[in-house]
Amino acid sequence: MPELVLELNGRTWALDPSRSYTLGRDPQGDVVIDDARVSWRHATLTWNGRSWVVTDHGSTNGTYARGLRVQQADLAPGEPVHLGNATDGPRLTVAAGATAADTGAYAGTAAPQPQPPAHGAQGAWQQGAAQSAAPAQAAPAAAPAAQPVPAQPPAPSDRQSGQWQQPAAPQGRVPHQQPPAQAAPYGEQPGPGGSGGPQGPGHGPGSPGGGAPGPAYGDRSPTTFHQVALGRVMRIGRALENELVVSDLQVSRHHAEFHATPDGRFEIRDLGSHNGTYVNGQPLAKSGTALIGAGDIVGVGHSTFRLVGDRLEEFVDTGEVSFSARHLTVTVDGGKQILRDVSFGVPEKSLVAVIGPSGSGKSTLLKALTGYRPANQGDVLYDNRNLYKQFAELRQRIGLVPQDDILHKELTVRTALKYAAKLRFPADTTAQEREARIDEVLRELKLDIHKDKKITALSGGQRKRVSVALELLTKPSLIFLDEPTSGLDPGMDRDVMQLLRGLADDGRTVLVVTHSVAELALCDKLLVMAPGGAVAYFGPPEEALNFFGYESWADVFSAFENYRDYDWAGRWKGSQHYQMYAADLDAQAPQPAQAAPVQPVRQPKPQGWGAQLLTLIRRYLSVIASDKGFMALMVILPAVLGVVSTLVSSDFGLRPGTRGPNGSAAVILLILAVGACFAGAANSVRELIKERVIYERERATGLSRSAYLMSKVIVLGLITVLQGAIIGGIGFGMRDLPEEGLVFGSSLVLLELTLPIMGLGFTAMMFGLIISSLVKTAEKTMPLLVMFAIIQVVFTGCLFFLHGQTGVNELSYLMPSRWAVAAAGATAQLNVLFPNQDDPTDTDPLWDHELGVWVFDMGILLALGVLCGLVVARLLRRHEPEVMRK
Ligand SMILES: Nc1ncnc2c1ncn2[C@@H]1O[C@H](COP(=O)(O)OP(=O)(O)OP(=O)(O)O)[C@@H](O)[C@H]1O
Repeated sequence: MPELVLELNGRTWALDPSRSYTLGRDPQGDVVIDDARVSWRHATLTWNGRSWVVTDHGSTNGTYARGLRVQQADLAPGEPVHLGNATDGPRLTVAAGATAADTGAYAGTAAPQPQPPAHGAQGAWQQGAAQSAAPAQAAPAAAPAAQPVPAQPPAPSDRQSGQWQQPAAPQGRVPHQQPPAQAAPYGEQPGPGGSGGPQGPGHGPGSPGGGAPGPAYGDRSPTTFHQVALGRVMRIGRALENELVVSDLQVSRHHAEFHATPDGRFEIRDLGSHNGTYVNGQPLAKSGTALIGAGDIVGVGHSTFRLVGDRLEEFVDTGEVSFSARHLTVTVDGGKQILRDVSFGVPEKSLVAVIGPSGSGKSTLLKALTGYRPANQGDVLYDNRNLYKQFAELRQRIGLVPQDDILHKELTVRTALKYAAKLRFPADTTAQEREARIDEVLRELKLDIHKDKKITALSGGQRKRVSVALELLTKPSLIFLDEPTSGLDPGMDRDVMQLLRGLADDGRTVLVVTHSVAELALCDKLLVMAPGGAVAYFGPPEEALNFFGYESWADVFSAFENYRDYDWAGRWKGSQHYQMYAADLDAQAPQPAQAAPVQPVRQPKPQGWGAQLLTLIRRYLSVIASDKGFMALMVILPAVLGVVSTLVSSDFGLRPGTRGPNGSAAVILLILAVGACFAGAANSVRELIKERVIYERERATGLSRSAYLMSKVIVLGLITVLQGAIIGGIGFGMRDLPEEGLVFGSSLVLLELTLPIMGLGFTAMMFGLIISSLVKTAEKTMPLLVMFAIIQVVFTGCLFFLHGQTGVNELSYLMPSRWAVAAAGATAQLNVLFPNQDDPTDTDPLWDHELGVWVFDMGILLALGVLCGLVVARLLRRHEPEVMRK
C-alpha cells in the first residue's frame, strides 16, 4: 500500500489508509498547513482501496493536479497535487514503492518526529514543532482583536481580560442552518448538495478574467457530455429538434451551433440568438463565429460548454455557485476611498447579511458586487469567474432587488410579471412558456393567491416578495437585496428574511444589505462594515457580538459612532476570525488599480428594439389605463384650460378689430400657449424620476435606452398632442377666426391655429422629460415645472414685443412658446393684431403672414422637441449601471 508523502518544508508523513485526513490551516485539522493560500479546511485525503484521493472542500484558492484546478484527484506517483496555487502551493506527493508496513511510520529524516495529536481529535499530525502549539497560538496575532477600543467604556464581561475570547456558544438557529460549530470558513462547507454533483462551471479557470482562458473549472463534474465528430454539426437551443436541447428560457430556440472546420478545429457559431453566445465571457457578434480550443468556455444561457478532446462537456449552472469579493476598493473623485479593501467569500447556498452604520459603504459595496459601479480595485468572483470582465454573460445570473420596488404598483401582480417576463426572456419564447414560469415563481413565493391583486393592495412584505419573484423569473444563481425589510414591521421582517433563507437553501447565494438586526441568526454569514467603508467583521452572525465584545448591536453601532477614527479594520485583520474566514482570500494579490478599466461591452438584448418598444408602450398604457382618475384628469385639464381662455372678453376673437389692432387676440394666444406648456410638461415631469429604479434595473437586464425613451415620447406625445387639440379646439373654436389660413386656405383655419398649440404641448412635454431626468427626487420637479411655465409666459412675445430687443429676443429663440405663438401668429397676422407700439412699422419676421414663415416656426418648434429628446437620452445615461453606459 503506498505511503502518502506530504512534501511540505521538506517533511514527510506516512498516513494510515484506514482513515481519512483533513488538510488545511485549521490547527485542529490532521495535517496543518500554515500557508495563507490554503483554506482553513482545505481538503481531505482518503485511501479508496486503489489510490490516495484528495478531495477539495470548496477551498478558496483551489487544489491543482497537472495544472488544472480539481475537485477530486487521485494521487499518482510523480503527479503531485498542489494546494492553493497550481505551481508553488504546498505539494502532496505519493512515494512509489512504499509498503503497508510503512503505514503509520514517520518517513522523514530531516524533520522531527511527528507531534502527538495536539487536540486529541483524530490523532492529528501537526506540521512540525512550530505548529504543535495550541490553536490560539497557531492563529496569528489574535491578541490585537482583543485589545479594548481606546478610551472605550468598560466592555461587557467577556472581554474584561483583554484576551481573545472564544466565540460564544451558538444561539438558537432555525432548522435551515448548520450549527455554528460546523460553520466552516469560506469554501469549506460541503453544502447539503455535496460538492461533487453536477454543478455550474467556472470553479477556477486559471484565468478567470476575460482574457486568455486558463484551465477551466476542472473541479466540476460536467452535467452531461456529448461526443463531437468531424463533419457533425451540433446545434444548441431550446427547441426539441436541436442536437443539444437546453431547457432554459434564456436560451433561444435555435441558439448556436458547434461544428468542425475542415482542418479539424472546432468552431462555435451564434445563430442570431437573443441573449447571446459567449466565449470566455465575451459575447460573440450576432450570427458571429469563433474558433474554440481546449480550455475555452462557451456560455449559452445557464449552460456552459467546454471542449475536452473529442468530447463536449456541458455544465449547467443550477445556482449552486460560490461568490467572493477580493480587495474591493472604491475611490471617488478627490481620491477619497469610500470602500476599503473589502474581501469576503461565501460558498454556494449561502445567505449573507451586510450591516453597518449609515455611510459605511453598504450601498457602495452592493454596487461594486453587482457591477453597477465596479470597484476601482479588486475583483468580484462568481464561481471564480471575474464578474467585471465577464459581466455581459454573468449579469444574466444575477438578480438584484433594490430598496424601491421595481414593478409598476398600479398593475396586478400577474400583469406586472407578464411584462417583466416579456422584456427579459428571448423574443422567441411563447406566452405559454412565460406564463408557466410566472406560475412557477408565484407558487414558489406563495404569491399565487395574490396574483390578481394590484401591487398597491399588497402589504409591504408581500410587495417585496413580488419584487423577488420578478428577479427569480430568470433563475439567477446570485440574488442581492438592498434593505428589503426597511419600513416593515418585525413580523414582516422575519417573513422576508425567512423567504431569503429558503431561497438560499434551495440552491442560490443570497446577499442582503439590511438595517434590521433582529433576524441575523437566519444568515450563514454576517459582514459588518465599519465607518470609512472597511470590514469590521465577517463570519457567523452568532459570533459577531462576542467578537465586538458587546451585548447588543445598538452598543456596537454606538461604538462605531463614538470611535470613528479607531482602526476597526485593523482590529478585524488581527483577529482569529479573520484567519478563519477571510485570510485565505486576502492572500490573493489585489488587482492593480484598474489598469484595464471595465469597458462597456455590447450587451445582447433578449428582445429586438421594436419588440421592446411595443412591450414598453403596452405596459405604459396598462399603467395609465389602470388609473381611471388619472385618465379623466387627462381630458378635464385641457378642457378647463380651453374653457378658461374663453373668459377673456374679446369682440373680435383672433380677427383684426375695426381699427386694426386687437390686443385681446394676443392674450387669448398667451393663455392657450401657457395651458399647453403646463399640460405638456406636467404630463412628463415626474415620469422618469418615478421610474428611475425600474429603469436602472431593466437597463442592466438588457433594456434599450432608446426604446425606453421612445415609449415615453410616443405615449406621452400622443396624450399631449390630444390635449393640445382639446385646448386649441375649445379655445380657438369659440372665437372669431381669420377668414383665410396659410396652409389649408379658408377651410381648416381652426386646425391651422391648433397645430402650433399641439406642437407646443409636445415640445413642453419633452422639456418636462429633461427636468425628470435631471432631478434627484420627485419633489424637485414641481418648482422646476412652475419655473419652466413662467419663463414660457415671458417669452411668448404676447406680453411685450420681443423683436428688436437685443439679447432677449435671441434668448427667446430657445423657448418653444415663442415659436408656437409665432406660427399661430403668422396665421392670425399677429403683426397686425399686436403691433410694436413704439414703432408700428417694425414687424416681427417670425409673425409674417406667409406660408414659409408658418412652416419655419413649426419646424423650429418640433426641432426643439427633438433636441430635448437627445438631451434626455444623454441624461438617462447617468442613471444606468456603469457597465451598461455606452
Ligand atoms: N459618488 C460619491 N462621491 C463621493 N462620496 C460618495 C459617493 N457615493 C457615496 N459617497 C459617500 O460614501 C459613503 C458611503 O456611502 P453609502 O451610500 O455606500 O453608505 P451606506 O452604508 O449605504 O449608507 P446608508 O445606510 O445610509 O444607505 C458616504 O459617506 C457617502 O456620502
